[in-house]
Amino acid sequence: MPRKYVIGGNWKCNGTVAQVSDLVSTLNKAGDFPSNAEVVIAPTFLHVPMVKDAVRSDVNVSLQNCSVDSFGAYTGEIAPEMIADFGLKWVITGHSERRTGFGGQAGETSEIVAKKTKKAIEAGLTVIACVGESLDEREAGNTLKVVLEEHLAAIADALSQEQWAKVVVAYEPVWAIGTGKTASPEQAQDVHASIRSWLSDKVSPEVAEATRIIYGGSVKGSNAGTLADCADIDGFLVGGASLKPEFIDIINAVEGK
Ligand SMILES: O=C[C@H](O)COP(=O)(O)O
Repeated sequence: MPRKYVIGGNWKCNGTVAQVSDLVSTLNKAGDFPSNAEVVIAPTFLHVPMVKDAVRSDVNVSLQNCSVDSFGAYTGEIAPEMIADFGLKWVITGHSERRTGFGGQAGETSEIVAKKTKKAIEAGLTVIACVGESLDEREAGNTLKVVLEEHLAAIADALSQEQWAKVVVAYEPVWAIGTGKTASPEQAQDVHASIRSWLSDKVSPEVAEATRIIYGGSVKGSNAGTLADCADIDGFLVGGASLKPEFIDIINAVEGK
């Protein structure tokens, strides 16, 4: 069975109430989406309720992160069970901005990302689990070591084979995020093919065949179609361009592929 493309929009820490309303209205007025596209948007925690209430029913609303723990004394956190209870089905884990840390906060280790991924799946969510190397790691020839042996292996160690049905892997080379520098279709396809082959060896050929592997890093309306033509690229996780009407062009770029 062909894999359905996942087109994700990660809004990160962006949007006023007015801007979020505009974005939702742009999506709502966009006409039919390609039948081979599953659209997911991830507003901030604060904007999730308004987006969930207002957005068209064929757009899934995701959170950008979840707690590694369940309900309890964890100030500022959102438990995976709470997300499911609220009626949402998707969450992003392991985004590089969370792995690296920011504002003086420590980043998340691969073990924490794996634990969150597992907890979220156990709560009934589908997870967009992000992996990807930094520029230094790529230049040192360590791309696959980081992506496969560090990021993906930690997740695979935590999950049962069945749980992979609830995972979308997002390959996001850190050097291409928000920089305007997109990995070339060849560079992205190479890593995606390696991820699929690794999944085949370490998890199972069935899981490798079924798992959607999406690309993130300066995806735009102008490059989405070419990236989507690559055999192992099953969609996108879009940052900056998901905050613009251009996101509709990115969704429509998979039409007929
Ligand atoms: O989650 C999305 C990625 O970080 C890509 O962001 P970008 O499209 O702004 O490069």
